[in-house]
Amino acid sequence: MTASPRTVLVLLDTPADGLRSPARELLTLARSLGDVTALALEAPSETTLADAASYGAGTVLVVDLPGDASVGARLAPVAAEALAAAADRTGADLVLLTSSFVNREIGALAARTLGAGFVYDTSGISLTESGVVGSKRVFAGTWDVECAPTTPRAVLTLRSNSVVAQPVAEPVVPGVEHLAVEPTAAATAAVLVSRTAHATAADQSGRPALAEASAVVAGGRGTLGDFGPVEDLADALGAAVGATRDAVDEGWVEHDAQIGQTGVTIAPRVYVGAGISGAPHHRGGMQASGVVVAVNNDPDSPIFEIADFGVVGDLAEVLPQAAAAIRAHKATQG
Ligand SMILES: Cc1cc2nc3c(=O)[nH]c(=O)nc-3n(C[C@H](O)[C@H](O)[C@H](O)COP(=O)(O)OP(=O)(O)OC[C@H]3O[C@@H](n4cnc5c(N)ncnc54)[C@H](O)[C@@H]3O)c2cc1C
Repeated sequence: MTASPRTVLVLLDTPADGLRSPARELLTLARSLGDVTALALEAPSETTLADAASYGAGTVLVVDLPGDASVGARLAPVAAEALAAAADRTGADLVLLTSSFVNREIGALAARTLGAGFVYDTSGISLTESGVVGSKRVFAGTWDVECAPTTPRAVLTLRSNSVVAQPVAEPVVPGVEHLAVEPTAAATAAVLVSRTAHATAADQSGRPALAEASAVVAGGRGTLGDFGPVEDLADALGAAVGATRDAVDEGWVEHDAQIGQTGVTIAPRVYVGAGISGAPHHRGGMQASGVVVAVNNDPDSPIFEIADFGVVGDLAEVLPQAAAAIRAHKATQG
């Protein structure tokens, strides 16, 4: 007996602006699990519709909310009610979201409404004869677990960089359908009055967002405040820049670069930690990374206990050499 394909509903994060990499990765995984409907909580752009086609969504369901949808859909309870209504409309037994902070809240609220099992922050989702299984790394990266919802329906979130986004060979333009949703009074008990976007350091630098980046170069107290070598290596790799709390507290980098228990949780394919001791509070935010590279001038530094590759040396010497070698290698690749 083989696992039956599912009816899958995928929440698109930024339908008005085109899809970002995490949503493409999610659609890639979703289409391996069954027939995919993509859900847009605001009017999708042409780019989004083209992306949905490229990544295998058969239908795009657009939720029509009263008032300004770009504001209303930002409320997690409203988005959750729309997601649950869309799951009922499409008969979806598998509801998938990317693992952003707000999506974990939306997913949990929708799962409660749907009476569905909820698994967040998975790094893989598979179908078995007995049902859907989400794999995830927990307890600061010290355990890998598999979680299987026991309910007929399941809601899961998928972390960035868990899957390589692959467009379909022959995109088919998805059908667009509409669903009107009237949020309950409970969902709108607190409303968002206005939203003002502030450019982050990543926005200004043109580097990828920390939580989504497939490679991260992070600096700590060992930089002594000079993040130049960290940024240079990040740019050579096309990586995001991260930092420890100590580096943030010193005012060397913005708080949005902080990785760890009280900062951003990341799971890039490659993490490079330079001048970082590997304290538990920091590890808690990066230990799900694929390959961990550490550069530290103390051979007894705890970060080497979790590193796949370690370089004992002064980061001010090691990082520029690494950046130069990567650029030279890229040049040979054309
Ligand atoms: C409640 C609480 C929450 C916290 N949350 C977080 C969090 O979210 N994220 C976080 O990161 N921290 C957090 N912390 C702080 C955490 O406990 C550590 O203090 C912090 O991570 C250490 O930062 P660091 O590695 O940069 O500094 P250090 O521990 O001082 O390590 C610096 C390292 O740099 C090396 N070094 C020095 N010079 C060089 C050089 N020239 N070249 C190479 N290596 C060099 C040293 O050998 C050393 O290993 C939290 C703490 C508390 C109490």
